[in-house]
Amino acid sequence: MASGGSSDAEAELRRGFKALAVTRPDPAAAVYEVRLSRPAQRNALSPDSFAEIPRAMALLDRVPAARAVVLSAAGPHFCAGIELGGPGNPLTAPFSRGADPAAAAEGLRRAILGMQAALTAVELCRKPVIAAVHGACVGGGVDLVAACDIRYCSKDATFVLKEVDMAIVADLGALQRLPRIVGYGNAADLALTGRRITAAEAKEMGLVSRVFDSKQELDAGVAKIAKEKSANAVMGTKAVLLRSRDITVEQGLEHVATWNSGMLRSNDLMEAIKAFMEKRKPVFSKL
Ligand SMILES: CC/C=C\C=C\CC(=O)SCCNC(=O)CCNC(=O)[C@H](O)C(C)(C)COP(=O)(O)OP(=O)(O)OC[C@H]1O[C@@H](n2cnc3c(N)ncnc32)[C@H](O)[C@@H]1OP(=O)(O)O
Repeated sequence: MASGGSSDAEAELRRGFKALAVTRPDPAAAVYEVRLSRPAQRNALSPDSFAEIPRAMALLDRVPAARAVVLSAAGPHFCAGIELGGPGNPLTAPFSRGADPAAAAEGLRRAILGMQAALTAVELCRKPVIAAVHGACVGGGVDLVAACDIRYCSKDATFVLKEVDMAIVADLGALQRLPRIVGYGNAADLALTGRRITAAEAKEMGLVSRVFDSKQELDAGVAKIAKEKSANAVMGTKAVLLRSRDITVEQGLEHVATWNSGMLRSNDLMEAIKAFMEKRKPVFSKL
């Protein structure tokens, strides 16, 4: 996570990005949008994308007004996967095809680890990140949405883990995260066959939790997220869910007990109880 205060983070967000646009579509709402913004290349993930996704997530982590983050995309499709043929593409870059096989292997390993870290930054952002997918979501795009907390899509969305058809073992998180989202069998089906699935099938297997009739309805639906919730409770829930995903039930229960031994003393909880008794909406603290 980047250092510095929240106003530094807001100022840096305003300085902008090359492959992304980060905006607050509704100033009255606490939702920020990170939009993949290379529509001419169908939002193929370039070196700039891999540098900027973690930067945006770390900055939004520090902006108190950002209670939730929507990851969306400009143009006709969500994401065409990793950029093929670009100058910084590790698959073809000189460092991964050099004369010394060991040096080339180490160069590639470091490049893969760097790209993995860029997508893991979505998980490391304490705010919930909601993928809002429309059109095609291909290869690395699926790895990206698998790192999000919630996945919504519009009816026209399709998903394909194309790596196996490109002679690649998917290495940006899909093989690790998808089995936990859709179950081993569905993940194996997607990864081993490389078949394209529709929004309806993605919903059926649990890859997305909601399907909207159109992109407009999708955008309106995600904008409503994070209203009138305690930021502490939402961030705590994300942290505990992610930790519990990777440990035993017993360890997870121990973890949440320790977490809540601090968090149940929050002003927000007292306010929630008071508001219930007074039959009004709670007013939670700003972080
Ligand atoms: C170390 C390894 C780590 C990670 C590995 C990740 C693996 C992957 O991501 S595998 C998947 C790789 N991607 C693909 O195979 C390409 C997928 N693209 C498509 O299927 C289609 O482009 C589409 C997304 C369905 C969109 O179709 P359409 O709307 O018909 O547009 P196109 O005419 O195909 O493309 C427009 C324009 O964009 C360029 N483009 C598309 N995808 C990529 C890409 N992945 N990289 C670079 N450029 C891409 C395409 O070439 C066109 O460019 P023009 O200059 O306009 O011709």
